[in-house]
Amino acid sequence: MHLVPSVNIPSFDYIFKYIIIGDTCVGKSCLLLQFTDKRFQPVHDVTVGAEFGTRTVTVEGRPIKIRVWDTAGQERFRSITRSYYRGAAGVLLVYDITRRETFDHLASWLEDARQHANNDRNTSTMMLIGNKCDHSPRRRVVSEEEGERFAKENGLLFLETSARTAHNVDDAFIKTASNIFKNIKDGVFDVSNCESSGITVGYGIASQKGRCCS
Ligand SMILES: Nc1nc2c(ncn2[C@@H]2O[C@H](COP(=O)(O)OP(=O)(O)OP(=O)(O)O)[C@@H](O)[C@H]2O)c(=O)[nH]1
Repeated sequence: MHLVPSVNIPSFDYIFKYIIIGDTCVGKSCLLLQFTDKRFQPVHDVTVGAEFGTRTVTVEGRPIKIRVWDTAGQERFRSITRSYYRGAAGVLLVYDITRRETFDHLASWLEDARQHANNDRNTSTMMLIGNKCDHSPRRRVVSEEEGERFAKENGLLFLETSARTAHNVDDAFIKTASNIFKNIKDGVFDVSNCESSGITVGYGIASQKGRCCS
């Protein structure tokens, strides 16, 4: 009998670093949990600093691992969470459609992300998410059109989601990944510099191109 040694070859073409930002209690941790575990957490468990999750998705037939940092929304953690922004290829900026103040604070979150997330070429893909769209229309205080307008004015992708029903949750993560993948194909990123681009090249691609970051 021949024993074949197992070789640990990463099963992805790229790893994309994401961060999720936005006010406290908008549902950032729930969106991540729904994306990674297909579960909903009905109780608010305050994030301290940042938490981490991963899932591999397929974009244009290619396996892409998405590595997500879910940051704390509370103001008192703001300086800690800024340290997680660096080199994020995808930024998910979340508000709660039933709380106007979470929408009003978007400009300040966006400024933070633009300042701290990526290199000076501003190559992050940013997705604006209006979460909790499962609530009854009576509870809604931010219309879908307002969300769309803010996204358009600031060059962001946009979706309304529900972490409770999972509506659009996978789409929010995967559409962001598709845009990053398109940017790679268009040569927007310097993927050889993982730290600033937020993109790690997997073994298969790296051996084709003669480079690998880990
Ligand atoms: N109805 C409804 N409730 C939600 C949804 N997403 C989150 N929640 C609830 O909103 C509360 C806050 O959710 P979290 O995901 O913990 O909020 P967070 O943004 O991570 O908060 P911080 O960790 O403090 O930054 C919890 O009670 C969730 O159950 C949703 O899509 N619909």
